[in-house]
Amino acid sequence: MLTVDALKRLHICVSFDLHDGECIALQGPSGAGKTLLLRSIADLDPNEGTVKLDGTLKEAMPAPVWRKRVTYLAAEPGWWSDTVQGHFNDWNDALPLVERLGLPPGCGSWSIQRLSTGEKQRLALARALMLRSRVLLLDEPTSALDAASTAIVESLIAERISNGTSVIWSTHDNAQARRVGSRVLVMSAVGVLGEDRS
Ligand SMILES: Nc1ncnc2c1ncn2[C@@H]1O[C@H](COP(=O)(O)OP(=O)(O)OP(=O)(O)O)[C@@H](O)[C@H]1O
Repeated sequence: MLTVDALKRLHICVSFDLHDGECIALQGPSGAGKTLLLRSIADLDPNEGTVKLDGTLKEAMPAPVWRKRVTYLAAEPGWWSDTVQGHFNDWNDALPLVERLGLPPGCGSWSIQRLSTGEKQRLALARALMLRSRVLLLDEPTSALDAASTAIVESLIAERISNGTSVIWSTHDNAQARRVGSRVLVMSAVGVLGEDRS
């Protein structure tokens, strides 16, 4: 279980638990602080308060180890190698996932520069999923995708959730929040979380 207790970062101040195999849909107006929250949980930004995974404080682990267990997928992911396959430890291992996400097997040699926004989004998701993290923090992971690709991503994540992965899924799409989330938490403009039970 992921426990977030009195996490403070800039204007946000939140507490909640995320159980194993649970998906929280995170909503709220643009600028409310959803990205700030996800980045703080992933130990990418400093914060006050505590975040624990199965009772172990985030500070008790080296940041790279924590981030492999509690993995943040940015809305605009970063790239550090020239080619697609340069971003994967074992490209052959990743291929079934990449193909399921609708990309051709030959895309490993593609340059990052040629990728469309949606291709980047799907490849970054494949990269994150290859880590087999305990917790996935997904920041608008389908914002650039068509309906068919969105459905594939939702079913892939649902499989991970049924295998015990915990997910926080930030989305502006109300229908998606209700499809994917077992709970919907809404961040207000002042950085406080409330549950939407509608
Ligand atoms: N390092 C920073 N220093 C100061 N303010 C920041 C910093 N990072 C983000 N902010 C501000 O904090 C607010 C929340 O940003 P955040 O990116 O978390 O919003 P969001 O809810 O994810 O919005 P969106 O739905 O548009 O992605 C914004 O007003 C942003 O400008």
